[in-house]
Amino acid sequence: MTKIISSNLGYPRIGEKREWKQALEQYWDHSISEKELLDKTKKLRLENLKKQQDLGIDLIPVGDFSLYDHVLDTSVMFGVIPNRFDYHGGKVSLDTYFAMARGVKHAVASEMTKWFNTNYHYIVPELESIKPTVTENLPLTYYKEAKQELGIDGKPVILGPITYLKLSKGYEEKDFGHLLHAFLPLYIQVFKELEEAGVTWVQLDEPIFGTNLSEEILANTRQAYEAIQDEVPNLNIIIQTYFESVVQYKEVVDLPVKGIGLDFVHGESLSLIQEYGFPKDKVLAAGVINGRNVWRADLENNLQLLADIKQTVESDRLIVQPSSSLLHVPVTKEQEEDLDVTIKGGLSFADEKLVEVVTLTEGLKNGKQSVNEELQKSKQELERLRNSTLRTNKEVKANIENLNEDDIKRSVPFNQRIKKQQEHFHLPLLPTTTIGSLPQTTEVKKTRTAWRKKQITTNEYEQFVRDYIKKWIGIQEELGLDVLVHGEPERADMVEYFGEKLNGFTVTKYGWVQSYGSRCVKPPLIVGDVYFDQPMTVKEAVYAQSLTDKPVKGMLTGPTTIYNWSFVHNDVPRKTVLNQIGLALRKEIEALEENWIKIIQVDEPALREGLPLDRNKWQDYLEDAVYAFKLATASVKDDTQIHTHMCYSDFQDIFDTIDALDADVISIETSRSHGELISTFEENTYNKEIGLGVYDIHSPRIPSKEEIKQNINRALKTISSKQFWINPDCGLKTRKEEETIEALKTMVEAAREIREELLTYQK
Ligand SMILES: CN1c2c(nc(N)[nH]c2=O)NC[C@@H]1CNc1ccc(C(=O)N[C@@H](CCC(=O)N[C@@H](CCC(=O)N[C@@H](CCC(=O)O)C(=O)O)C(=O)O)C(=O)O)cc1
Ligand SMILES: N[C@@H](CCS)C(=O)O
Ligand SMILES: [Zn+2]
Repeated sequence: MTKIISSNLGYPRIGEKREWKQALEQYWDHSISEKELLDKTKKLRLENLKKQQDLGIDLIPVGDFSLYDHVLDTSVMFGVIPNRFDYHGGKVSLDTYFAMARGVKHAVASEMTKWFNTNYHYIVPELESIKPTVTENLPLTYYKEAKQELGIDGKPVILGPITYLKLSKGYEEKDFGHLLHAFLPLYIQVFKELEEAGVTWVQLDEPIFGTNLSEEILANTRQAYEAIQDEVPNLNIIIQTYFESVVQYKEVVDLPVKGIGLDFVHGESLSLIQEYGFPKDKVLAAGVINGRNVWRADLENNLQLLADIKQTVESDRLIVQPSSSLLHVPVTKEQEEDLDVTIKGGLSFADEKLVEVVTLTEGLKNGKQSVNEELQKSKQELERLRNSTLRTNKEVKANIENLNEDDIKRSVPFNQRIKKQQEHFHLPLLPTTTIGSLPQTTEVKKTRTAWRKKQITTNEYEQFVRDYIKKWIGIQEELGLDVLVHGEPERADMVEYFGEKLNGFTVTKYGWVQSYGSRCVKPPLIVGDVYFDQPMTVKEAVYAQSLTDKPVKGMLTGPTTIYNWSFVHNDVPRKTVLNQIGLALRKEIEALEENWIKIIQVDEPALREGLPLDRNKWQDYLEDAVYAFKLATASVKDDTQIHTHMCYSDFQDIFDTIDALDADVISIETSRSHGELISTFEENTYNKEIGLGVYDIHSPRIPSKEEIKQNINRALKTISSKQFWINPDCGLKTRKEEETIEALKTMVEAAREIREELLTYQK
């Protein structure tokens, strides 16, 4: 018998039925007290721990739980609380915690951005004028709770100092070393207390090591980890990386810690250990089960992978685990009663993945024969899925092979077609619009749920959708917006909806994954070749257009976003699937155009978010994304206006890609980054039209007119008013009706005033 152990890196917080989300939203609505919220979430946390214990996981993570976001938890643990939240020391209250995440009347929320290349968003720490201090040793609290309540000797999970600081804002690169120096004693204090409490293993998450770090940061990293080792020499710290292999492998595996966790699913970790070896004094935590996808593992292949790893690392120094936290996959497939059996057979959500981890650990300990039955089962299920008729469509394959350069070119360049568009639309200076979705009220969600449960008929549901559209076209006209939207009431989600409509996709009933705060998404599954079946958005857009003389924007989700926010099978190359989606959307766009929808927005919010961690892989990714977008959009007439939208502000790096999409108008989120994006336009020339979000839609806070005008004026210092559109940062589906109307009213008034000022000035 060897000492191989099984481990997990993080478990979904939300609960099988999104109990976590419900509790949080009830607290925010004041329908439950703080105590009730804490009781409900504790119950869920303990159930999750118990489940992992029952499944046979040896090293169970604690402290991976959060009431909103684990990066925010780290900020709160270290007293990194911006001055505007009026924090004066001591334990941070729950209300301050949520204020940082969601904003309050007197203070805007902290910025939120994507967590590496996932659809999870974290709250960006603001390091300006803070004095870091340990306000509460959160991992210790969670460790003690697991021990007392369940007798679990958990593995505290902590966000590592290099990743934490690199994800923060409010300092200059040259000050990284000083900052690290300021945070080190805090980390050491947390570690010492954990050691005193009897903690055996600590998981120190450093996914930043999958990105390209400078020599200076690596040198700082080395010093920091040496200091940690000096102070807590007996604590078994595992530096945990994921989502990519480690870019500066030799430097990272050489850091003075007990173990290194590597992702053997994404990137090239196996080649790296084979080429450069792995230190003899360290434990290798091998992430072999995909923590980012929902497909069953081929356990025989995985055992072979572990056997290959064993050529370099002895069994008694191996930990078997998922490639990343299971935060990014749904809880369990057990509840999916309506799924096709072949598809269900091929699935593995968080709980099933933990069973796979345990099986592999058994197989590695006791030999392949000991788990033969499970190995055969996984092979059969995957083969059944691969051979199923759902998988392949020969016509789609041929269409993709016959693509040529003309398919991705608009007939004339932007400067010619924009004139035709202006003649067609006659829009005012600084046109106002929204990003697409309007409030998804409880009534909307309940009605859709009732329709799905067959409690109301399709006719009744469609009438409800039409009533919603009619009401909101009226509101938008009254508000004086220039380009209207139908509001997307028929869509629970901008990706899932297309998954419901396109061939090659299927959707789940309970496959929820956290996206930000209490907001969850249900990514659709791409099970086979993707193709257009029937118009997906035409009915609603045409109805909306029939109600107004103002232009109504058709609203689609782009290929890269659909791809990145779905669970995709790996049998077909990424590029091929992107182009399949691109071709399907092209048909939809042609159908919209035939029905006189002349402005069509193709959202690509996930394009920037999905960038590979390793910069060396960016170019291929971006080229494929641009190709598929153009495939979807290039066939339209010159006077049809293509819009795109992206909700992020980190734009500098991919400026050329944005330009290459050749969209006539782009809208981008700006307000949470407080105008940083605008500086990008000082350094680059962008001649197409652009709308920089003028207020934050993630917060219930209603912006003032002055604030919006300030945002617009700041942008107009750099971008010509002739190119500029006025819109919120992103869709409004998460906002309440009154908030939305009030905020849009303010936005339109702000736009009008600035328009008048500009026109007066020009006279
Ligand atoms: C724009 N963003 C998106 C991202 N990813 C996506 N896939 N989609 C996006 O729009 N990533 C980046 C950004 C920010 N992310 C999000 C993510 C999620 C939301 C959001 O609002 N999610 C909703 C879930 C919406 C949904 O699918 N609802 C269903 C289910 C309705 C339901 O819960 N019914 C209840 C009864 C009704 C009730 O009482 O409320 C029931 O069944 O019990 C639907 O509408 O049909 C969320 O609430 O989390 C926004 C931005
Ligand atoms: N049209 C979508 C884009 C979100 S990124 C919406 O408005 O919700
Ligand atoms: Zn958006």
